[in-house]
Amino acid sequence: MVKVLISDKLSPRAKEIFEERGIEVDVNVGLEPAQLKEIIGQYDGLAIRSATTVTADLLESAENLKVVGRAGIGTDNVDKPAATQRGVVVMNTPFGNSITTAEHAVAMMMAVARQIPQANESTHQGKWEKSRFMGVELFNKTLGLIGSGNIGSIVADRAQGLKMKVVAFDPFLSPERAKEMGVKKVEMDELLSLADFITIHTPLTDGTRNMINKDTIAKMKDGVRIINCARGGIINEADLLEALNAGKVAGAALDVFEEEPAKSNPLFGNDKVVCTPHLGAASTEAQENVAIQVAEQMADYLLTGAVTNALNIPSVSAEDAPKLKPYMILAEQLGSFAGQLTESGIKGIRIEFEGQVAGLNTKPLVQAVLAGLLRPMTDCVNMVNAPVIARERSIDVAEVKNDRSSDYHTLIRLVVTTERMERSVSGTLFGGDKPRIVEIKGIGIEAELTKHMLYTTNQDKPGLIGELGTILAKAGANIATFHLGRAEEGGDALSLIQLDAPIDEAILKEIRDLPLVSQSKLLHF
Ligand SMILES: NC(=O)C1=CN([C@@H]2O[C@H](COP(=O)(O)OP(=O)(O)OC[C@H]3O[C@@H](n4cnc5c(N)ncnc54)[C@H](O)[C@@H]3O)[C@@H](O)[C@H]2O)C=CC1
Ligand SMILES: O=C(O)C(=O)COP(=O)(O)O
Repeated sequence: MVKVLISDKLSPRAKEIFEERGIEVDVNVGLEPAQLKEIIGQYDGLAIRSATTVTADLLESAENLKVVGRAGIGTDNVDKPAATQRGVVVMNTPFGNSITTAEHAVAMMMAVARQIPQANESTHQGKWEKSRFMGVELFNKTLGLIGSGNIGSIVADRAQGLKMKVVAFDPFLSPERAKEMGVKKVEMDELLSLADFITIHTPLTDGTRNMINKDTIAKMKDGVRIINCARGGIINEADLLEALNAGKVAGAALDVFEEEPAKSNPLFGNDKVVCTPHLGAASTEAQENVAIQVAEQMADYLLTGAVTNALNIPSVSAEDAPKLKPYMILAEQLGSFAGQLTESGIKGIRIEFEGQVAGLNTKPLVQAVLAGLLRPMTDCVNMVNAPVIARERSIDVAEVKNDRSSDYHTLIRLVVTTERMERSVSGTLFGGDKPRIVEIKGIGIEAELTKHMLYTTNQDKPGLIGELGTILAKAGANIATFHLGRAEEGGDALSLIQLDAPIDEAILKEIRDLPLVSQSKLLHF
């Protein structure tokens, strides 16, 4: 019999739905990682919220696990590459709690503007400190929205109802969408300098971690108030504390923390900070929505193989699956490569299929490219909804097929046009099933994309390789493979270095500071 474990607190409707569909369910909330590891082997499905962390180590013991269902949005607590590697589908419920979370952000903005929690506590103590709690109005103030996806756009709508002016920074926000939302699309620095209140609605990714730090805070208005109902780790808590103490930041309202559950935190006890224990999605309505949705999606997959809102697999028919499998990996890698390097809004992409691959069903491949491309920007993208998200963000997607092969018998080329530049990357299959990158920005290179890749562009001059190797060696970073390419002697050159382990930001900075280097970034596959 199919068996599911619910390991976080879900509405009882989830259990009922599983049982109605003939699935055996255990509810076991609050397990220690070791306890979960001990029992996970018996289950086909695991239903979670944010408290359970699904690590590669846990997945190693999950011999029967086929699906992890996240009753909610953020899946930063799930090791998705490890799940993918083990063939475990990871699903979320992208919309069920977005209104509730947006409302919480608005409530937190009001709470911090009027010090409601502090005044509440004082009044309960019988102090009647009427003159202590002087607030500020929201009317006519500027709200800076960082991240204008599902939740951010609902917050913008509600803030406009409160007669606030809304400016938004989101690399994926198209001018058309900004107009539709009635917000002003700005760059990050402009937002920081304009906003009286700043609210964050991005996922936690490599690109957003530590985004609010002492440098970005320094660019903010004096007396700014900051709200975070997205993820801990996006704000550097030590830097925020310093800015609160210095009077630069007048107040902060935080629902999420670097370490959760947050039993102690340097910001606790600070009079200017309003805190809630990750309550963004905690409403009866949202919990009912996400529980029903996750149970139905998981039951569908476990009983019929139908896939909805999966973050790591496409919908493909049983007949096409084996032929497409290696191409799916290649397509997602090409998308991910370009997505991780893209720092400005994407206007359009063109996917060219040449040779053998042009004769296959390329639709899932386009979806795989898009999912890989958009994933660094949003937790909610999956191979099913990637085309919709691209359309919503006004990204033009063009597909070109050419049955004739050129240098390679089969080739996929991705060309991404952003507001600033055009970037192309191509790949083929070696030996019929091994994905390889064969061209980047028109420069030939042959490389396998593995977990940690250091990508560097530079001028083709003697000495660079030695300097790069020295920095990596000094940092104890072992080079597994080293691939080089260049446009012409003395011209643009690039390298892809496969590392055994990631390197930290300080080492990357040392590499970027080398005079011949124009760009260097650690990419993950
Ligand atoms: N506190 C809570 O209980 C809850 C928190 N969340 C968090 O809220 C996040 C956002 O949720 P949704 O709006 O549904 O996601 P979404 O995927 O619809 O929107 C996220 C937006 O952030 C943008 N973005 C990504 N990187 C960015 C960057 N560096 N700078 C500016 N914008 C960037 C994306 O382009 C996207 O438009 C989730 O990832 C989750 O972590 C979600 C639900 C409840
Ligand atoms: O859906 C999300 O991303 C959330 O952060 C909600 O978290 P929770 O389910 O309340 O633990």
